[in-house]
Amino acid sequence: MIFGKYINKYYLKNAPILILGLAALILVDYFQLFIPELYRMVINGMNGDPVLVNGQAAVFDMEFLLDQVCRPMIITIIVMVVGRFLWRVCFFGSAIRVVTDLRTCMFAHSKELSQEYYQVNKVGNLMSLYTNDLDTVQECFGDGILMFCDALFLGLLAVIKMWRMNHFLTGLSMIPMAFLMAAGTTLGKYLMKKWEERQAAFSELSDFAQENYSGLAVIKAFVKETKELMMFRRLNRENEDINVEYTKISTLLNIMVTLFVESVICVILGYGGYLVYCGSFDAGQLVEYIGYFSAVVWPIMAVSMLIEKTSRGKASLNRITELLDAKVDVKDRGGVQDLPSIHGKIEFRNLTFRYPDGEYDVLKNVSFTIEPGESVGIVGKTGSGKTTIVDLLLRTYNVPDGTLFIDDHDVNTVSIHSVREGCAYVPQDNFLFSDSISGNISFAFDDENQEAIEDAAMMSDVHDNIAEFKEGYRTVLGERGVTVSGGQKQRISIARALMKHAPILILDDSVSAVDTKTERTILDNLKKREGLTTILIAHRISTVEQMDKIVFVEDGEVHAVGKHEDLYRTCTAYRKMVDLQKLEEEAGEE
Ligand SMILES: Nc1ncnc2c1ncn2[C@@H]1O[C@H](COP(=O)(O)OP(=O)(O)OP(=O)(O)O)[C@@H](O)[C@H]1O
Repeated sequence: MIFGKYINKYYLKNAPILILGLAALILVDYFQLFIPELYRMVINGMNGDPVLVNGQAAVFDMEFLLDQVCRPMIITIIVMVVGRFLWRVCFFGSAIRVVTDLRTCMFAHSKELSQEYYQVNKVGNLMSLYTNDLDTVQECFGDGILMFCDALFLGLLAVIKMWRMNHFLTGLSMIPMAFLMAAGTTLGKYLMKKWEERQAAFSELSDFAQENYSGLAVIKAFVKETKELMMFRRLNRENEDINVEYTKISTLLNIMVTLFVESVICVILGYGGYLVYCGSFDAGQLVEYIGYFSAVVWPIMAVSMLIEKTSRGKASLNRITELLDAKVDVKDRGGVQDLPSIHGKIEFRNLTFRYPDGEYDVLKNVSFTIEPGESVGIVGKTGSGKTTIVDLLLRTYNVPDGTLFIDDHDVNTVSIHSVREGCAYVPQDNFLFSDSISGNISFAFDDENQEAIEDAAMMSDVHDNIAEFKEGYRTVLGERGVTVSGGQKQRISIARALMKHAPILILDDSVSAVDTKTERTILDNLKKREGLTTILIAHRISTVEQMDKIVFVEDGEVHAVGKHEDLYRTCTAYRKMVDLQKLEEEAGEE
């Protein structure tokens, strides 16, 4: 059995089905213990010893065999088969339900966690929580309940029956069992520690494999296959070592159980044989006694398996608990309202920002205003803080009070959901899902409107490319959209944002992979979004020079805001950057 704050409630939720399974289990255990009595009757009858039924001597003949042995045996077998089926369905079925609920709960929580969490916790590790760890918890929940209850009821009933037959022999048999329990508890703790290490080693291995698959092109280009293989071998060997160590301890536990069981059988055979010799027991009673002990063997085995499973289950549940306990640090404050229909005014007011794990302020005293419907370019050297500005607008991180306003509402006083709903975003990495092109473009909507999809694709100048694909808009993109070129990927990503038709459009370096002519077409099309705000982060000044306003960022500070011509005239750093880029372009053309 496994307990923990995220799993306890499921015992209650599944209580009716678990009680039904428990009732079936107790019934099976109760009936199972009739069998040794039947052995005693048959052996005593065959030996000519008195055959007792409920304390009364009976004649051992054909009628007795049919009535008192065969009939009860058939009933017992039927009860055992039906009962075992029932408790299996109840226990294992509820374990599957528990893990399904837990998985949904993990996924829902994961989606609430901030970027910060995913920078620290790698995908491979998270995936192993959803596979290995959840499987272990499922096993521990279903098998654990079964083993715990079976060991408890079958063991208790059998020991009571043994005790009734002979107190001293039963007391003697229980001594090795006490040792077993003590040793099992100690080993169990050690097993739990080893299981945690084993899961950590597996996570590291799956992280490494996952990263290698994603970065395969880079590995091949740098001819680093051998280096990566060596690294994989090392991690794989570490994983193997910890698995071997774990298996050694769990095997030791199994051997110990077998040893204790065998030693008890020795005690029963030795002392029981002596009782038969003295005449205090007859042969049938000794067989009945051994029959009860055989029934105790499974609970003893179950105890050892339970120790192992519980140790593993606890370790895996601890890892899952860590995920579920992870703080959701970017969330709505109490009582926030949804933003009413957004007009697209954005104001940064003396905003200073440092990343939660950062050592310095990435944005310093940033102030500028974007009016509804304006198109604004954000330019600056790499690492100057451009992406951070739009990340804050999208509420990817928390912002200080009174520093960021949308339509004159402080973003901390409105729901995050409504802010994001009001924005359409083209991320720098242009991530696409493994879905059809139309599915990707209409991602913001539940159903696909082909006309709107094509309009958006035309606006981002990718329609002609898509039309050339054999499957057109139904072309399914590979993982992370690898079957299309970088420029096509960017434009599909732009189409996805345009189709949302949000009041604020944010493009983070989104036309960097297209040629100048395509860039011009896209920018001209963007101008047709009348009344809607557009923010475009760019490296090339030429991309943004025709925009209503340019925000020039340097080292996290807004250095200048204005039209291109004004900035060129008044801001030396901006002029230098423009001139430098012109020189680079001219050099490139020669
Ligand atoms: N999650 C993070 N945690 C800590 N520091 C970060 C994080 N993301 C970015 N930074 C740092 O913040 C600074 C600004 O980064 P940002 O991505 O905003 O720059 P940028 O101007 O968009 O750069 P680029 O043009 O190369 O995309 C950089 O110094 C970067 O190292």
